[in-house]
Amino acid sequence: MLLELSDVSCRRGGRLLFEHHDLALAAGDAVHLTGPNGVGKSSLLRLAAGLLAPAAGSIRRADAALADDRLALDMEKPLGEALAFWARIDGISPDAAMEAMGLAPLADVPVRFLSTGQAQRARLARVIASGAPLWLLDEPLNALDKDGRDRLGRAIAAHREKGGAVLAASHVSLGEDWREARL
Ligand SMILES: Nc1ncnc2c1ncn2[C@@H]1O[C@H](COP(=O)(O)OP(=O)(O)OP(=O)(O)O)[C@@H](O)[C@H]1O
Repeated sequence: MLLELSDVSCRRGGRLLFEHHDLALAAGDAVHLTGPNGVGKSSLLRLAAGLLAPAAGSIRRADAALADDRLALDMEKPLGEALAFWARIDGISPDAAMEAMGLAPLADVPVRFLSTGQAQRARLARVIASGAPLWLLDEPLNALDKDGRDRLGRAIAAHREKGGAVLAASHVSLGEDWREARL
């Protein structure tokens, strides 16, 4: 298993968001997490990433990479350097991930100049470049054009093919071949 949530409860700001939640992802799995605004989908992704502790229950995970609304890239640096900073920590090159998301021509552009869709591609490239077997994606299709959606689709298919798994929260369909988990 790359991710296993057993009987998990989540509390934020003193409020119980959900309880007794089970979820398991094995190699090659892709799970589409759905549910109304505020139910706790982003919080569940943070629990899965290890950034938040469950109020109850247990979580086991493989190495995970999270793409959420925080860009986590140095705004002043050119995109190529900003991604390389993380790639060095993860011990790999960001080049293939930049290529995969169509960002290679933007390598010299400062992160703060990126458009909304380009920044979304950069978030996803950071996850792709991480080498982590478990990808956690919060609204991955936000602001992506058709080319960006196709590129992400191919990156996810290749990741699953190699034995990776993806958990994505989204209000829109992510395509066929995703298992739905409702929160
Ligand atoms: N840092 C925080 N401190 C306290 N409460 C928080 C914090 N972050 C989120 N919450 C609350 O937790 C609840 C769930 O938020 P979360 O972002 O997980 O929901 P969501 O299902 O992803 O929603 P959406 O569909 O709108 O993206 C919300 O009521 C939110 O206000």
